[in-house]
Amino acid sequence: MSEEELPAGWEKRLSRSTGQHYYLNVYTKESQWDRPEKPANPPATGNGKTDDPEEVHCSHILVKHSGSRRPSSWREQTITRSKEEALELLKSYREQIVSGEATFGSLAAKYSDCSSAKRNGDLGPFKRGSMQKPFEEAAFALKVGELSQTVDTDSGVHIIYRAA
Ligand SMILES: Cn1nc(-c2ccccc2)cc1C(=O)N[C@H](Cc1nc2ccccc2[nH]1)C(=O)O
Repeated sequence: MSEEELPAGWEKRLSRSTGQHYYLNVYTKESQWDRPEKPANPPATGNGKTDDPEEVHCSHILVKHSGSRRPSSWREQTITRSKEEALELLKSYREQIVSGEATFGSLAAKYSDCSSAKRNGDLGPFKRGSMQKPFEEAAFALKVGELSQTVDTDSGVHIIYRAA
């Protein structure tokens, strides 16, 4: 991997106290002295494609709306916001994460309409066939450390972070 190329979401920073370089994941706020390595090429999968992992590990923030399959959540008994309002909220969360103003996990815990909010939005590892198709396609298209654009499912609108 070339000197500059880092996995998505990681930045090289200079420690003011030690004068040493360290690495910061701008989405999760994890920091480490060692350079994060891109995951080795995943082993070939049964479908013959080497770029399609068997499973991914993702977190998400879900904002439900009046058209959601179940317009209710731990946050609100009856969700009446429109899909447009849900998308505006989600885009503001995404901007806060990308700018470093807030972490993905802290916003998921506060605002996600999925019960995974209790785990900072962490869905754990999953294989193809276990999530609604639009979510699956978006999740499996992400690189490790990457944050999706907004994704529509019958549950509402999501942004997805791929942790592994
Ligand atoms: C798929 N899933 N995993 C969890 C979960 C995972 C880990 C810990 C706690 C809950 C919750 C859910 C779930 O379906 N939640 C639904 C909302 C929802 N719909 C989804 C569609 C795709 C992916 C995640 C999604 N979450 C709900 O709470 O109404």
